[in-house]
Amino acid sequence: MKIQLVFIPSPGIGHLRSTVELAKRLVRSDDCLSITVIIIPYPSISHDDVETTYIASLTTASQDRLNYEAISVANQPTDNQEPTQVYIEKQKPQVRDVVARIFQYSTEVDSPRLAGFVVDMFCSSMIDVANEFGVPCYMVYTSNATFLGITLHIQRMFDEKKYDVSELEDSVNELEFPCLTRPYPVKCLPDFFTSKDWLPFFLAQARCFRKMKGILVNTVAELEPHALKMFNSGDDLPQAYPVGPVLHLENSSDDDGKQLEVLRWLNEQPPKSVVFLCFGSMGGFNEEQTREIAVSLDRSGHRFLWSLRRAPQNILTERPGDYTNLEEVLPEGFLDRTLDRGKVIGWAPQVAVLEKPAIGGFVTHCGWNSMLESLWFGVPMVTWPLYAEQKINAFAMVEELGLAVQIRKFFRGDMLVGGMEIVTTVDIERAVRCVMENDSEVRNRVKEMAEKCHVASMDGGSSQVALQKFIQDVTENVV
Ligand SMILES: O=c1ccn([C@@H]2O[C@H](COP(=O)(O)OP(=O)(O)O[C@H]3O[C@H](CO)[C@@H](O)[C@H](O)[C@H]3O)[C@@H](O)[C@H]2O)c(=O)[nH]1
Repeated sequence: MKIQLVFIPSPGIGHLRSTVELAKRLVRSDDCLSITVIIIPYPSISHDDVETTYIASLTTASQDRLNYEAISVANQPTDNQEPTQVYIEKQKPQVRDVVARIFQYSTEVDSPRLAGFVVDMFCSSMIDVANEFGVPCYMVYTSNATFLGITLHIQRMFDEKKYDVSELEDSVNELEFPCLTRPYPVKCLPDFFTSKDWLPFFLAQARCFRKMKGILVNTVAELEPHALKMFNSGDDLPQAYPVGPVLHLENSSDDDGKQLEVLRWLNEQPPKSVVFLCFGSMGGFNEEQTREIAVSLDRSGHRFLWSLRRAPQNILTERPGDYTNLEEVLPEGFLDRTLDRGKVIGWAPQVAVLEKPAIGGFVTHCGWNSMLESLWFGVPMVTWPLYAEQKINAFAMVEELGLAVQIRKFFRGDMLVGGMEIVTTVDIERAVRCVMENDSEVRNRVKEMAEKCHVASMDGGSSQVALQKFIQDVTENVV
């Protein structure tokens, strides 16, 4: 029998691309399955080219069993910071219209039967629309099992009156989470878990997660075995399917001269000699922080490739852009001194860069896609969490898994909510030197984990088995 799923990704390249990759993987795995991906663009924000180009490429790429439907959204006022969850919830009527069209066909003889929704973590309120159509709702979790476990546990503690933001920093230093093997420092909690304004949205989201029929997590059973145990503990949680790493490995830089030059330059560098610095779709730095990084690269003596972007005036309406005059921002003589061993660029062809043998270490903002990409290519990381859940990702990678080195244990602030404290040259330089060490324990552990991730993705590997289990579950919804 032919079946159909509706995918609802969240806007933002970090969510959209991996969700679309998962949809592609599913239709490749089963000829009876078709998927419609409903794309909800960001409102009013001046889109960076990468995201706009990507969405445009999808809307023209619809084919037989994988369709993309971009809805048009009304502009929102930009002066107040509306949580993504709230913005998405407002799009229910439009999503309902698209699904009604699909549903209408799916009742005809021989057309695929609607078997369920698969919604991003920020789109969990769409479970109501799935219910209206009488089909189950699953979630695609573009982050990791540790963050998912912490979110669910904080919500449980809160509902049992054991989690109080106003008491947190004063009276508690560490929290115990079932998804971790060690206590978690309160200072490493992302800001949305300690902010009275933001917490309610994440609690509501978590309550909704519990109602999902299953959760497709972009992780690997061998990477987060302990965190995943929480979902098999009979604790009344949805089934978790570790189907990762789901990566967008296409290289879109083929026709970009500047990016090709960077890749050619990397081809000429000795193996594991270049440290790569890149900070995700929203990571940008002010001039002071930019100078601290430059001095640390200067002093470290290592070759480097630095994707540097300028922090926007207003992060709510703008993505980071390029510095127009690097000479003005960087320390005097920096570009000349490092001409033979370093490059400062804007948006990087990250995946193509990480794949190059010349890369020996990766200073990352700890977005989950970036971390998985780094592991996939066996590159050890330096963690510098900047926003969203990234402090959790850093803790998991450094403390729990030993796959990265840290610049520091604690960072105050969040780039998207009020900004981050300045990180000094000394801390950055020490971490860069440490990650670039040859034959270090971290490097060897990352190499082993890369192999495990590759095996998990092969036929019979744990992620493929989880994907098949998911397809089986979905199929049973309509028989
Ligand atoms: O110069 C750049 C910068 C980024 N990327 C790519 O863009 C993606 C960025 O994704 P990610 O590393 O996950 O960062 P964010 O864009 O910040 O992703 C959001 O979504 C992730 C998944 O839920 C979360 O882990 C992050 O905290 C959240 O901010 C990756 O595939 C990178 O390869 C580039 O190709 N070039």
